[in-house]
Amino acid sequence: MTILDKILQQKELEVQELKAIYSGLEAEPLKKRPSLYDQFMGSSNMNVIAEVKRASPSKGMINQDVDPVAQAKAYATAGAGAISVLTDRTFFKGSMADLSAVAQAVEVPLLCKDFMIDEVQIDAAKEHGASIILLIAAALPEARLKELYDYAESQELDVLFEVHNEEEAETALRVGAKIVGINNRNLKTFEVDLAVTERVASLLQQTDRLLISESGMKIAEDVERVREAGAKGILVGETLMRAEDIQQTMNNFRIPFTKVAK
Ligand SMILES: O=P(O)(O)OC[C@@H](O)[C@@H](O)c1c[nH]c2ccccc12
Repeated sequence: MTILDKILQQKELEVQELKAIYSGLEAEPLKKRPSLYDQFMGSSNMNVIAEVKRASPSKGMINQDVDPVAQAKAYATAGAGAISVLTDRTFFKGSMADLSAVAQAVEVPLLCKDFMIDEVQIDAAKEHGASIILLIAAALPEARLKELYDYAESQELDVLFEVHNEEEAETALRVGAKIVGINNRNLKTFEVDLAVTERVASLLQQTDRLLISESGMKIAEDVERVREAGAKGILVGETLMRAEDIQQTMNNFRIPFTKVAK
């Protein structure tokens, strides 16, 4: 059984618990946030989705005792275009409480980073202040992905649709995803390779699609590589969680799209 299978099995249990709490409840967004899509498409520098990530199955503990609010505020001050909060408890040591706390502290678009398999998780994400949810192509059959995508849109949430290979990119196209995240990390083997963005992005080039390159970004050269492949944004967790100087790291990543005249 792959780690993704294990995570999805755990999610089935969580969904049962959530259903007991949320069924029939109309979620109200805590506050209106700017559109990730509009903001990233209109920007002249690389956009960063900065992630609050305490731990991961591939890296173990990253920064377990982080104060998510202080971390998120530091991200926002440093110029993050959006913030991602990992809410999975079992494998990433996050929580919905982390998400709510961050939601109250920052105004930028906010991603609930979790493994969505049911509408009730989308309700819970909205209830805790998220403006964006993640859908992982590898996690569900296409018909179910489409249902959850449409449900999120009906709730006025943005969707980051995550793909890892050409086949999943085709799924993203058929689902009609406007914001596509290309994950450089294989969720089954944990292998990270920026060439994934280069390969998969070539299938998704279309002027109105927003491409985000996810995972494994460490230095400015990494960001240059995915920029050349067409990414308008990057999703960064570990490097920012371990950064001694968040502002400095952010500045290194926020490279311009247009060449500066000499
Ligand atoms: O810590 P990194 O290598 O910068 O990666 C961040 C982010 O891309 C990663 O956390 C991630 C991408 N897709 C996911 C799906 C579920 C959980 C986590 C993820």
